[in-house]
Amino acid sequence: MSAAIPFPERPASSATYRAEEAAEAARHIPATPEGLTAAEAASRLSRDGPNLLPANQPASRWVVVRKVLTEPMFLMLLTAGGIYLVLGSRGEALFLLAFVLAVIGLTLVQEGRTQRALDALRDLSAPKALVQRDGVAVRVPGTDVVVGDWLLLQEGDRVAADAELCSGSVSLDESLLTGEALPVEKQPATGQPDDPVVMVFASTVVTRGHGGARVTEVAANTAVGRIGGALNATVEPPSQLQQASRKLVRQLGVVAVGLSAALVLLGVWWDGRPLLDSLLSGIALAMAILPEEIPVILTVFLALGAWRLAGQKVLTRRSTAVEALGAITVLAVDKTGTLTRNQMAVVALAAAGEPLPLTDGAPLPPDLVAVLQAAVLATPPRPFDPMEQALRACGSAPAQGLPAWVNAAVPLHAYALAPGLLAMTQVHQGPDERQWLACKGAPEAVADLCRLTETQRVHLRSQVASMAGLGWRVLGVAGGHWPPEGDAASTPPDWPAGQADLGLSWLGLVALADPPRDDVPAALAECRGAGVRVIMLTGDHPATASAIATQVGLTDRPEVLTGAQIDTLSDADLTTRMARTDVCARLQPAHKLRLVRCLQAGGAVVAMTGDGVNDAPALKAADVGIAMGLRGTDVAREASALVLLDDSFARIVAAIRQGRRIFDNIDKASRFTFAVHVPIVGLALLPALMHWPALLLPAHIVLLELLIDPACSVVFEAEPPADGVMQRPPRAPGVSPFSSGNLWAGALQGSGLALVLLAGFAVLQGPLGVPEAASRGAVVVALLSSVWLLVVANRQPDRGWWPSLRAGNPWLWPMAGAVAALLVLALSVPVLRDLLHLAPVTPVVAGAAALMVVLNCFCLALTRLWRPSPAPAAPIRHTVTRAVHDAPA
Ligand SMILES: Nc1ncnc2c1ncn2[C@@H]1O[C@H](COP(=O)(O)OP(=O)(O)OP(=O)(O)O)[C@@H](O)[C@H]1O
Ligand SMILES: [Cu+]
Repeated sequence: MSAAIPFPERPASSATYRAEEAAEAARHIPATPEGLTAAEAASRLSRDGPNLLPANQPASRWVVVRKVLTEPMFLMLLTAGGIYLVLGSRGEALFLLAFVLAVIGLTLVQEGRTQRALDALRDLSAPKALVQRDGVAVRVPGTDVVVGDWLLLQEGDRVAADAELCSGSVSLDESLLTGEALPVEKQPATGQPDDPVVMVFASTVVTRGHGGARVTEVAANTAVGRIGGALNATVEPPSQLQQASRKLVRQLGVVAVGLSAALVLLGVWWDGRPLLDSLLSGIALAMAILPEEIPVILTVFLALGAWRLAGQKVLTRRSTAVEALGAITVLAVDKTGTLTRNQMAVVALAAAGEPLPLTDGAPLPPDLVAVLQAAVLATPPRPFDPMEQALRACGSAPAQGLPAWVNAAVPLHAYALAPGLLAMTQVHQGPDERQWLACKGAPEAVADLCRLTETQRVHLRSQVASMAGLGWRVLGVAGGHWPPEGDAASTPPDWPAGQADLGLSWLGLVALADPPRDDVPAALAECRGAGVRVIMLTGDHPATASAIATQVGLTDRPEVLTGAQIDTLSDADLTTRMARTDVCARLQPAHKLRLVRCLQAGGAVVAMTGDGVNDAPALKAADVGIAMGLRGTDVAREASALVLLDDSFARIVAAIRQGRRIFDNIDKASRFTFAVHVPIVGLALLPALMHWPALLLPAHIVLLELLIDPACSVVFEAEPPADGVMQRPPRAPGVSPFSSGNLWAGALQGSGLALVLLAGFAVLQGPLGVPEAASRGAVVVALLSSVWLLVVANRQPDRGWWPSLRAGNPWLWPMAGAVAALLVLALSVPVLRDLLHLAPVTPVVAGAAALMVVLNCFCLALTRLWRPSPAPAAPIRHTVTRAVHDAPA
């Protein structure tokens, strides 16, 4: 295994001039382990920019500001302010412009909050690099690595930048670049003139060894940057919710423009009002209709949801995953590390006879020493895999009596594990001058390599079944010498290409235990209650898989589907089989992809966990791909929507709960938004049609918006989950907060309020003869208070008024305080009062306002009787759930 895999050592194409120059500069830095000084690194960082691939660049400040400036709401405010200036009402104009600033401020704060949440997530998921600065090794964010840095490579690291290997010896997984699964061994160049520079490339993974390397290229100039730039350019398609919200906003936007244009024309031609005056009412109406809160709700709720999930050790890589989480119907999990602790220990050995449990201190019989010795010799010297670590640990325990050379041996050659052949063999130079072969793997695979007879296999199968039935992982072990015959004196022939030609002989079985995680049974029960079906997808033996599944309470149905069986089934048959199978074993990564597709074809919304490089396609295909932060590969992480920072299954269930809460809150906030706009529209439109004095002016609407925006994005965002959130089935895929059902429910609430307020205004103006400004005052007081009532009414529609009024949401009462403060200011500060065209409060006005608030309460109580059920389950979900829980085993 030399660096024989063809990969351009210094790819020259498309390198920019700057990159060439930087690399040239780096070549002149002496290769001392001193590294750069911190000051030099900082100056290079500011000169060259962060070590980020193009697709990972964060959005600039400008984008945010530009977004605010092109917001229709903002443009309308500016226009209204301009018209007031033309009309000579400088006070009104300044008032609106002040609000413009407030709106910009609020938006920037909001964007900042969202952006901070996203940045924090990015920081959490950003890889770190070990570099030498001022002569000491420090861990810095991978983005801070600069050309000329002295990079320290360690087993398990992902290389942060393209670098010239200068010391040590490393084995690298370059599969991301070359597609080659086998690690590539690399040593620094000897320095001979014709010996090319040896490079390590950004994004490849150090699988073994240590080294020092000098960075020559960063960011987009690295080899991966040049292919990755193109790969990452694909934009994530908008999610269902985003599409639905955009459609709705577009439609309502058209309605707003149409109605306001009609209002302006009516005003000018029918009423003979001045054009600018009419334009103001038109703008007021458009501002009232425009549901600009909806897109804000979506972004803010999803981003802050992702932020809250990070607090629960679930990292969100795609914010739309938060939306899908609440709809998950099937959760497909792997076994090791997710359901079990991934803390393996050798518990038993078996040769021909009964398995012997390992007890401390008891010496092993010779045939079992041979089994353990071969198992250790078939394991790399400093392994990553916890199973192999367990084998090494067991072999080095003095009680087992293995010869000293076994634990120190470094393999001459290794045959790697492959999806098609679950066995690996290592070749060692033995103490007797002969080459020793040691093989371990899935028992059936090793049996094939040893060409066991059918009688031997029958015996083996029953042996394996009895051990695996205890939930143990069972490995077959074989040994031999190379060449199979011949003496030590002659030079051995070349090793064959495949393990099958090594002439291995069967030795026995090793069993490893990996206890289930303590929190799994409770989390599984919660899933079941929530109508989420959990299935296990594993590469392990069927008996082991089904034993663990039973132990943790994942299933009580014994049926196990194996990868080999799946290969014989058609897609339709597989879909029906999956309706009653909870455990799939001996799967290869390709099977996982097919299973995900079949489950989706059966109507399921699938979340899947995975950790290997090969799991990436299935993780991408799943509705929510979930990777493991601790043991997962970076490739799996990059393919996933979520990353579990501590690999724990219970976190997924917590995430589902969060996802449901967030979806519910989007639902509530949207209903509130629909509801609150109806009275505003009514109060802006009707008086104009009825030839009444104008009731709501642009300033009032701005005042209301100032209240409505935070109500949506702060109060509803902080709404806690409903009590039964995990006791109801997942929402059906089509259900949307922007559906007509929700829209009408909100419109009904809003219409009630509008009727009361309009009637109140009519009565105050007509029979009671209250002056215009005073009547308007009463209506504005009632309207602002009713905004808060609407929040209360939509918080927990399943519960009564009292629970909705009591705590649970830290922002509910502060909002009531804000409403009160706003009203007191508007009515008592003369300047504000004049600008808002209000009059000082009289007892009649106060009484009328109070009466309207009470009537509004009644209206809301009435509309509560009719509302869409929170998240109705589609028929398909019921059949799936029923099939899972009631079908005969
Ligand atoms: N390092 C190894 N040496 C020998 N055999 C191995 C090794 N790793 C895995 N195997 C064999 O391959 C089988 C599948 O292993 P793999 O790691 O693919 O399972 P998996 O799908 O990751 O399992 P799980 O779902 O439990 O995480 C194992 O049951 C074992 O028989
Ligand atoms: Cu609005």
